Amino acid sequence: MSIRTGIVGISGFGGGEALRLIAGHPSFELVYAAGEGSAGSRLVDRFPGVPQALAGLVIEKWDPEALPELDLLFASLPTGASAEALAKVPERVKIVDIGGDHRYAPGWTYGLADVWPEQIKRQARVANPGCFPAATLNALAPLLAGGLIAPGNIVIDAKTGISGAGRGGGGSFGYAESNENLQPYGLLQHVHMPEMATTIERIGGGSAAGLVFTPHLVPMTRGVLVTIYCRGSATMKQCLQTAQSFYADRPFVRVTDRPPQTKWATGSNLSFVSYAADPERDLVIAMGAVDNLGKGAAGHAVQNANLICGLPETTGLEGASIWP
Ligand SMILES: NC(=O)C1=CN([C@@H]2O[C@H](COP(=O)(O)OP(=O)(O)OC[C@H]3O[C@@H](n4cnc5c(N)ncnc54)[C@H](OP(=O)(O)O)[C@@H]3O)[C@@H](O)[C@H]2O)C=CC1
Ligand SMILES: CC(=O)N[C@@H](CCC(=O)OP(=O)(O)O)C(=O)O
Repeated sequence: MSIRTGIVGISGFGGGEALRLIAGHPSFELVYAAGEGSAGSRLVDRFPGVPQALAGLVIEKWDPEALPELDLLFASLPTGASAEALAKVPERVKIVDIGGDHRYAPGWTYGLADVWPEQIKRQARVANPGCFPAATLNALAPLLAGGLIAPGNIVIDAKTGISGAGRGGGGSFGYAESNENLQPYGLLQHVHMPEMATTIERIGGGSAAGLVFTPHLVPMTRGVLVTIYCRGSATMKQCLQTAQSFYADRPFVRVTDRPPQTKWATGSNLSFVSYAADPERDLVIAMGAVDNLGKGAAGHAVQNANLICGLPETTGLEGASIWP
C-alpha cells in the first residue's frame, strides 16, 4: 500500500532528513514537496544525491489550501510559521509537525513515541517533541515512572550540534563563530522548557518547578547529549534495571551501562540512555544521546507517522547508525 506523502519545509535540515528517510520508506510515497524560497526548484537542484525517481519533483510554493491528494504531511517549518497554515489542511490529511507550534496544543497529541506509543496510534495530528526534550525525556521517563527521582529538582546540561539551529539559523551560530568554540545560550528561558516541564509532571506526578535547562552549542554537525542531575537514592544498577524493564519491548531506545556518545546515534532514530548514581549523596545522573535530526526531528517524525498510519513502528527506520 502506498501512502501519499508530502513534506513542507523540505529544503531545510529537518525536511531534508525527512526526505532521506521517506525516499527509503517502503510505504510512504513522496508526491508533494513545498517551501518558500526554494519553490520552483526541482529536488535534484537542492539535493543532488536524491534518488532518480524523485529527482524531477518540483518544490511547490507552500499553500495549505492548494494541496494535491495526500494522506500524510510532514511539516518542518520554523516555529511560529506552522500554526495558522496547518489549521487550513483538510482533516483527512494526517500531519506530523516537526516544529514547535503544536506541542501540548489542543487537538494535538504530543508524540513521545518511545514512551507512549499507544496514545499516538490512530491520531491525525501529532506534534513531534523538540530535540532536547526527546533526548532528555527518554532518559528521565523510566526514573520518573518508577519513582526513583524527584520531579521537582532536575538540572539539565545539554550539548547540541550546529544543525540544531537549522539552515536559517546562521546568525551567531555561523561557522566562524562556532568552530573551535563552545557557547551556552537560551539560559533560563529556552523554548523547550515548557514541554519538558509538562512531560516531567505528567510522568512524575509532581511539580517540575525546580527545572533548570542550559543548552550549549558544540562545533559538530549533528548530535544532542544531555547530562541530567537529579535527586534520588537509587543505585546505578537500580536505574539501569528500571530503564531496561521500561524499554524492554521498545525498538529504538538502547540502555547502556557506559556513558552514551552522540556518534552512536548519528543518522539513526536511536536514543541511548544511561545512568550513574551515588545514593549517599542522594544523586542520580541520567544521560541521553540522540541525533538531533533523527530522534530529535525526522526519525521521530517517521516513527510517529508509522504509528498513526497503522504500520509497524520501525518501518523505514531499521538502518544502523553511521560510523565513524
Ligand atoms: N534542526 C533540528 O535539529 C531540529 C529542528 N526542529 C524544528 O523543525 C523546524 C524546521 O527546522 P530546520 O529544518 O532546522 O530549519 P531550516 O531553517 O533548516 O528550514 C526551514 C524550512 O522552512 C521553510 N520555510 C520557512 N518559511 C516558510 C514559509 N513561510 N512557507 C513555507 N516554507 C517556509 C524553508 O523553506 P525555503 O528554503 O523554501 O524558504 C526551509 O525549508 C523548526 O520548527 C525547528 O525548530 C525540531 C527538532 C530538531
Ligand atoms: C542549536 C539550536 O539552535 N537548536 C535549537 C533546537 C532545535 C529544536 O528542536 O527546535 P524546535 O523546538 O523549534 O523544534 C534551539 O536550541 O532552539
